[in-house]
Amino acid sequence: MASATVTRRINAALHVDATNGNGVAGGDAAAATGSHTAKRNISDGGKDDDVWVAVDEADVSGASGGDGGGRPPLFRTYKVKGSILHPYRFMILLRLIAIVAFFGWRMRHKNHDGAWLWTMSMTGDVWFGFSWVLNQLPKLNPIKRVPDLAALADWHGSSGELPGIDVFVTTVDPVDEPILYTVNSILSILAADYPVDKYACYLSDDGGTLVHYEAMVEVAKFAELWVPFCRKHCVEPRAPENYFAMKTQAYKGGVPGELMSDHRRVRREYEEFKVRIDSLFSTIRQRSDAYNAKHAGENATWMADGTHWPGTWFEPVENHRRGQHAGIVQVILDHPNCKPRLGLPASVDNPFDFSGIEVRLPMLVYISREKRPGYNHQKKAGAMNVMLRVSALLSNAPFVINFDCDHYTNNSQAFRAPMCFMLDLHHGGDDTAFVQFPQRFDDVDPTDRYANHNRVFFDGTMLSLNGLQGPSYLGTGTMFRRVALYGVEPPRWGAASRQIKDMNKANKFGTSTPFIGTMLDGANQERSITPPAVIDESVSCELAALTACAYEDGTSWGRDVGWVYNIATEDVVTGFRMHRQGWRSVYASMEPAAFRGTAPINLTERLYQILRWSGGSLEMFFSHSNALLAGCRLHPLQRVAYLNMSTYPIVTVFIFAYNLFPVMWLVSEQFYIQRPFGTYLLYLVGVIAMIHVIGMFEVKWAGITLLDWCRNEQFYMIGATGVYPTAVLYMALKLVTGKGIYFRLTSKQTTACSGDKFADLYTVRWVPLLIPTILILVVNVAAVGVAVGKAAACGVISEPGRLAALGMVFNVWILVLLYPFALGIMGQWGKRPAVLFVAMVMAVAAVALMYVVFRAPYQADQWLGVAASLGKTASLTGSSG
Ligand SMILES: O=c1ccn([C@@H]2O[C@H](COP(=O)(O)OP(=O)(O)O[C@H]3O[C@H](CO)[C@@H](O)[C@H](O)[C@H]3O)[C@@H](O)[C@H]2O)c(=O)[nH]1
Ligand SMILES: [Mn+2]
Repeated sequence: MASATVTRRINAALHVDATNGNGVAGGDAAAATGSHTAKRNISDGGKDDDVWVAVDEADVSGASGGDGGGRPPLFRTYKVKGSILHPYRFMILLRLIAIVAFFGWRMRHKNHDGAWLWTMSMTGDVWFGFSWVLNQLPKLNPIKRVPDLAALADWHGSSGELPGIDVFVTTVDPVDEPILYTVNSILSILAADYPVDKYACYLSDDGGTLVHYEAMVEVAKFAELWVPFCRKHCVEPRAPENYFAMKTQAYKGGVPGELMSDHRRVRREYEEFKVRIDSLFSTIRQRSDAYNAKHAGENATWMADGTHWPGTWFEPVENHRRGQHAGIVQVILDHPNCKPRLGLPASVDNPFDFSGIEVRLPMLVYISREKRPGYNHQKKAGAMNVMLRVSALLSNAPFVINFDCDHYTNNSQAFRAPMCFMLDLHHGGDDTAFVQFPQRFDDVDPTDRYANHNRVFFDGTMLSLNGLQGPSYLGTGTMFRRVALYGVEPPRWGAASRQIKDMNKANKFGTSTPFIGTMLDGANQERSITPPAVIDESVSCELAALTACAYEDGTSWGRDVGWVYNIATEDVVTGFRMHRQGWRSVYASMEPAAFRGTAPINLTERLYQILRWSGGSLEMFFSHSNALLAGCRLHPLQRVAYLNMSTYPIVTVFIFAYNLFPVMWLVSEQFYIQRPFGTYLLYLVGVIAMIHVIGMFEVKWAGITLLDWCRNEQFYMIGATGVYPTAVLYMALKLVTGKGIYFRLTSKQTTACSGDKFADLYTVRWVPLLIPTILILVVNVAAVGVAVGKAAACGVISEPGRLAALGMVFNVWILVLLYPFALGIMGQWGKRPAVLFVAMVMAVAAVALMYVVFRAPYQADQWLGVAASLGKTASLTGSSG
């Protein structure tokens, strides 16, 4: 969910201190002073050393409830250095004063002509101010937490057992979501550095296609080679596609001499594996054709063992088509027993020397839930809930984590790291429900385009624009407690059992006694995974019941239990429910990034994605998950963060209006938004400048470059002009008509038959969603044209000329912000920015010429200044989002 200013992820941010259950964000300026700064600099990424200081360890252990066990803390907490933090906060205060003074001044100088305009702009400005406060408050005290993996290893080595984890991956369509992604995701999970008998991997296939199932069978085979190879040579990252795409790197394994030959062989095997994966479609089709020929009249899809595939068939028929097929649970790799099994030395038929290398693999399960017409399957949320139940029966780990099919673990320690927080808090705060890692998305685009935004916006650094703060949403890359998902309130563990018993009475969890029987166990962090010895008839029956559509009828699934339904951003709302119940979260970061994923680089695709997110956010505001309605267990700042993230699209309606404003002075007589205009401009420039100064501070600790930040601004403007106002419109319609938003799957497919990785960047799909932004583009180009015409007609040094030039600055600014969008809609031509430049200049010149020729009859000089007010939008948005 990464998340976003632009995306909800940027908005949603607050670091709740997991150590003592108190929010650390905000207010405690005193704590940031010298006494708390430590002597030691952070170890991860030396570049941050001049920004971050460790919070004194004494304070950390003091805070953890004084368990005094002498165990060193398993993570470190860092604060922004006082010399950056204090001026930052001072600037925020200053801006607060400035906007209050600004509003006061505006109230005292009401416009009497054009009162409607004045009122409208005043409303907009008040909302700008308010949403800025919502956005700024949770960022007052940025901190970051870094897991201490060495300390964890010490603890683990000496006394402790790592707790179990169930890893969930979701996929739907082998075409829209290329299997190669899914396969890599699963391989990276299977190869993670975590005790194999302590975690299990589940794939949910909502398409129910045999292709996915057989891909998993192939994965299980290839993993026998890939996983020991990763362990032997300590390779990173452990998703083969990404590993082989990398340039050489420092060797960390124990046998450097064998890397070359092993690498070459594994690579060859991987290429062959990929060919097999790619040809699954045709293999299965040929096999099915052969079987069907033998069975007259059948048109089935056949499994390798000569039986019908229970899921969807190539030729859809009753009970074997999309949205209508049986549930399937197949254990592809059994849970390993707890004795280590070491590999064999190289031999004639095995060129790999895996002697001394652990070769067991973790459990791997394929799930496709039952689908029936007439049921709302609730998309990903529905799939997650089925996985939650099935995994309860098969492995029932106390912790769970979720990935989309296009995400992978980028750091093999990624599953260990969250334990630094979960375990450390065991004495002081069992109420930590989830640990979230920032997620990085693959750098997909080397060019200067919105595509790079994917990187800026989606990844950890996206969060870090104000990031380094906790999530107020939960999604990919978040590890959480199973019981928290069951809607159990934070511990006092004794009470948990009572809660579960009580809750059962109302048929909250459904009728499966075996499932309900696992619930208490699922809370026990010391328990090891004990899968059923054999999946006999009774277990399979139970599994079938748990994957059935009807299971949730009349239960609390989707409301108080499991992932929340009926909302486009199920992850955000589910996290909200936990926070509301009093669970705490930790936002942590590690180097290299724990997880990576992909994001659409196609403009249209991308805009639809952020439409879904922003629509989901608004839906949240108008649902029972409104932050204002939550009880007092929700942390106050967390509440502010949720409010911010469920209202952020609203401000863009005003942005949109401001951006369209130049239309007025193309057609109309004199208007001022505010008089005296000079003072107004002065205030504006001040307020805008301040928000950028504040932004600069955030850039400093977020670890992003100025360029990233500029792109952030640009992409925000693209969203703010078209997508977010559309989301607001949808929401308004929904409130009136009661009909929700239909959201499509984000396509991960590339049109790249050409082999051009960036082909998608240059394809435009013409959709209505593009219209508002195009309109603004046109209006502002025209505005610049008129301004130039005016300056030419009246002379630059004249009063109207000066005002024209001033107004133009704001128009040009908007154009600069929309530049990536303009390139995007040019399609193939977008490869040549020069074309765009020439077209712009020509358009401006044409309008200017027209202006000079048909000189407007009205007094243009005062009018022009109005355009100047436009710019405020741009400023207020970008950084405040
Ligand atoms: O009926 C469905 C629809 C989707 N999915 C899966 O859900 C995931 C996310 O769907 P996608 O269309 O890729 O949405 P994105 O916008 O890319 O996903 C982001 O936003 C979603 C909504 O907030 C979150 O659920 C995701 O975790 C987050 O990565 C994918 O793995 C899909 O396979 C299903 O399993 N079943
Ligand atoms: Mn996705």
